[in-house]
Formats: sequence, structure tokens, C-alpha cells
Amino acid sequence: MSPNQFQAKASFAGHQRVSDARLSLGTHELTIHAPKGSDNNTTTIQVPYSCIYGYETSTDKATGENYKNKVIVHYVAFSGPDLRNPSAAKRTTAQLLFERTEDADRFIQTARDLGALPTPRRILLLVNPNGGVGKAKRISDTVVKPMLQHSGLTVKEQYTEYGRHAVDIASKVNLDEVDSLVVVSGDGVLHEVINGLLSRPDWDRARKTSIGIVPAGSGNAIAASLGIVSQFVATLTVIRGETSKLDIFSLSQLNRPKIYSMLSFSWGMMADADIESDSYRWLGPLRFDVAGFIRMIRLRRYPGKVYVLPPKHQQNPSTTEQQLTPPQSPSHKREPESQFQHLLDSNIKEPPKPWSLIPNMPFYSMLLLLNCPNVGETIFFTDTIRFNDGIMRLWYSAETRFWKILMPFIFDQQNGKMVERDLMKDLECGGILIIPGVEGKPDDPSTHKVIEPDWVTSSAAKAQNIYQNPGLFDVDGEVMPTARTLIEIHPSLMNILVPEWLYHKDDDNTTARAHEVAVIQAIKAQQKL
Ligand SMILES: Nc1ncnc2c1ncn2[C@@H]1O[C@H](COP(=O)(O)OP(=O)(O)OP(=O)(O)O)[C@@H](O)[C@H]1O
Repeated sequence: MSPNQFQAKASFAGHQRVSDARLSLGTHELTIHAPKGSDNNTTTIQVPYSCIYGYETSTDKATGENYKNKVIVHYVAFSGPDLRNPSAAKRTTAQLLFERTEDADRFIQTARDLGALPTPRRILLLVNPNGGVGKAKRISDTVVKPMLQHSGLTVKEQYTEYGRHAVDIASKVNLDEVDSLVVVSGDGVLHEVINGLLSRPDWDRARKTSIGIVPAGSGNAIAASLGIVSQFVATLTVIRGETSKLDIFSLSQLNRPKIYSMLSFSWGMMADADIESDSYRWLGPLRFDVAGFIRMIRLRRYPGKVYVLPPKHQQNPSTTEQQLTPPQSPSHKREPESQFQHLLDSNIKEPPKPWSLIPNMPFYSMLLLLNCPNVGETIFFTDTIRFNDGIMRLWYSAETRFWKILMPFIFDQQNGKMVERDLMKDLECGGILIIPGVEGKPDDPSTHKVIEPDWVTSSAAKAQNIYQNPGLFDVDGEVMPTARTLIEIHPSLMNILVPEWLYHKDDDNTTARAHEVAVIQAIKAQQKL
């Protein structure tokens, strides 16, 4: 027998039968060949390594107390080939009874050497008891912690106790003691973790700490964008420890601390609906539909000008060099480098080339800047975006006709074709500068200030029924003041935990592809049983 092959009695959760089986540890999967019945046909079960989240050894009662010859392999199995179907993933086990303890030990050691078993790491779980409809604690207790129990990972759990507590935790956590910060909540708490890490004096080290999410909020857009649609897959992802680079946007306003975003920035209808949906939190994910519908029938148009910087690959080097601030050495950088901070000066009326104004847009009914394919768990916007391609995608519209706006949201919410309707225009960009016509804190009328009277109070503006209110600036579901704002992209700034099989069809990621193939083959083998 080759060193990667073993004999054991095998049985599976939910099946009574125990068979004498031949096990083989391959490049990407454990294969179990077991006789099916009296006719000596064999059945083959495959357990992809990317689905194994732990193991335990125990003593088999029949062979005596001195023998630790039983190995229970814990893994996630899928009932169908759609790895994004939330109900397809289940936890299960394979029980392997070896003749001798040495055989069990050798099996574990070989599996470890081949990367079949999770590598020990230290995890800090941040659980928001108020996230979504308050289910995060239950998810942590019934799914996350039980799965972590056999993983070999060291786990600390902390509840967030107040709004923005996760910022405080991430800005102070001892990075020598934690390998990954994992949020059991929604996008809001992950946004806070990113902002906490990037606000640290040692941000250049902190940004390399991997971050992860177990979706337990109501939007869960980032998890859905990563293909993490169930809590089982999310916890498996945390345990396996595979990471991908994540682009981050920075949002700068004069005399205010920088804000960092991993997901989206919006202004107009979607921002209004997202923030206003907070009053319907008890509805769960449906809150976005209800708030969205109300906002669509009472649509607003906000005045403003938006300037766009082309993405790096479209820029002509001779026109950009003069814009760059001198590069600082990493040890002196107090925060991720910003190249166009000087554009926040309100004396600069027109940012110089290669910036350009979005033409013929005196007002916006919606504006959305996206880093990921999903804007919510159930709103799959487009598959043309990568969260690590170094590009921002901007969608905008001045449309105000109710039916025009409603159609894509009714028919295309989940098929990624929303952007194909003739509603929004889109642009690839490396940065944007937004100059709203009215500034202020959206919820405090005493702060509202008309900055550009021509755009807001002129008779032409009045004739177009332009809203004389700043509107909401929404970043990852949180409100920021409405003011002149510079948004820049920082390509691959952070590392996010992703399923090992996360792969886009046109990416040349052969390892991820191999993992995906292994999982699909395992599902097919399972279905033949
Ligand atoms: N103990 C707490 N009490 C009150 N608010 C909290 C507490 N812990 C965290 N928060 C706040 O809860 C807010 C919502 O959290 P989160 O965004 O994770 O959930 P969600 O809004 O349901 O999900 P999503 O953003 O995906 O829609 C965050 O702004 C966070 O600051």
C-alpha cells in the first residue's frame, strides 16, 4: 500500500452501515472506497480538504481503553452543485476506525502534511448581539463555536456592547495575539473593524491581519459577494484560513477623520432607502425592500457635481505625475497614502486633468460606488466587479420616473443584470470628487448650508424641482456628513478570509479552480450513493 493509503472501518453520520474501506489521501481530497453490499460493488465518497473543518480522535470501546484508533473527520457537505445556495451546505462527519493507534496517528500526520486539516491560528470573534434581527449570538453559540471546537484554532469571543465598539476593539487589539479578526454580524461591524485597524499608528502592520465575516446582519453584502451565503460555509472559511486581497476606498472630508470602506458609497435613492430602513430593522432583510419602495415613490433629486479620476490603467503617465504628492517612506506614513488630498480645498473649483466632470449632470437621483458584486444579501448587482481589481465602479442616474426605477429592482435584483437596464450610467474610476450643492449633517437642519446657490436656488434649479437638502451620504450602511468628499481606492490594502474555492471564471486562479472541481466531484459522488 502506498504511504497515502490506509485501511479502516468507515461509517458516515446518518448511515448505520460500517464497511471495511480503503482510504486514500490525494492532492485535494480524501477518498473513501467502501464495498456497497453483498455483490461487492464499491461506493466512493470524496471529502475535499477545502471542506474539512476539524477532527477528533477517540477510543473505540470494542478494542479497549488503551487504543486511540478512531478518527472522526468533521466536514461540510453540499447537497447540490450550487455552492452559493444557502441551504445546500450541511455539517457532517466520517468515522474511521483503524486497526491500530499507529495507523490513526500516521493518517492524521499524512493528512496534516497534505494540508487536509486546518492550520492552527488565533481568532478573535466579535459578536454583535444586536446585529440583524438579534440572531448573531445564537449563530455564534450553535454554529460558529461548535464548528471551531474541533478545528485546533485558538478562539476568543467578545460581544460588542455599544455602537462603534468594534472600532475601539480593532484599534487596540494586541496584534501579537491575534491572527484573524472575525465578525459575527453584518457589514456595519466589519466596516468598524477595518476603520479600527487602519486608524492605528501601526496600520501598515494591522492591515495585514486577516479579517472575516460570519453573516448575521440584515444586509450581509460583503459575505454574499465572497460566496459566503451560509453560516456553515462562513465558519469553514474562517477555519481554513484562505485569504484574498481586498481593495479599500478612503473617504476624505476637510477637517474630519478619514473613513475607510470595503463595500459601497451611495447618495440619493439607495442611500436614503438604506439608512431609512433602519426603522424597519424588525423586518430582517425585507427592511430594504420596504424602505426602497417608499423612497422610489417619493423620489428626490440632489444637486451636485461629480469629478472622476480614470483608473490607473487608463491614465496617461505624463498628465498624472504632476498631481502626485512626494511618496513617503512607509515608516513615516500616518495613514494609507492619499494622492489628491489637496482637492478638498474649496478654492479649487475645477480639479485639473486627468480628472473630468461627469457632464450634463446638475443633479443626481442616485449615485452608487461599488467595490463588490452584491449591495445586499439578496441584491446581486453585477458580476463585472472584483473586490481586488484596483478599480472603483460608479453607477449614477438622474432618472425620476417611478416605473423606470422600480423595474430593475423588481425583475433583476438577483440575476446581476440590474446594470443592463437603461436606468444607470456607469464608469470605471480610480477616484471621485463629489461637490454637493448643499452641505450639512443630514439629520440636523441647523447645519444645512447652500454651497452653490446657482445649482440649488436659481430659477432653473427650482424649475427642475431640485431638493434643497444635502441628502444622505451612506458609506457601508453608515451615515457620514454630506460635504465635499474625495474618494480614492487603495488596491489590495487588506486581506479577507474567503472560501478556498472562491474563483471567478476569468481569473487565472488554478488552485481555487482545483478546489472548486474537488467540491463539485464530491457532490456528484455523494449523489450516486
Ligand atoms: N451592543 C450593541 N448595541 C447597540 N448597537 C450595537 C452593538 N454592537 C454593535 N452595534 C452597532 O450595530 C450596528 C449594526 O450592526 P451590523 O451592521 O453588523 O448589523 P446590520 O445592520 O443588521 O447588518 P448589515 O449592515 O449587513 O445590514 C453597527 O452600527 C454597530 O455599531
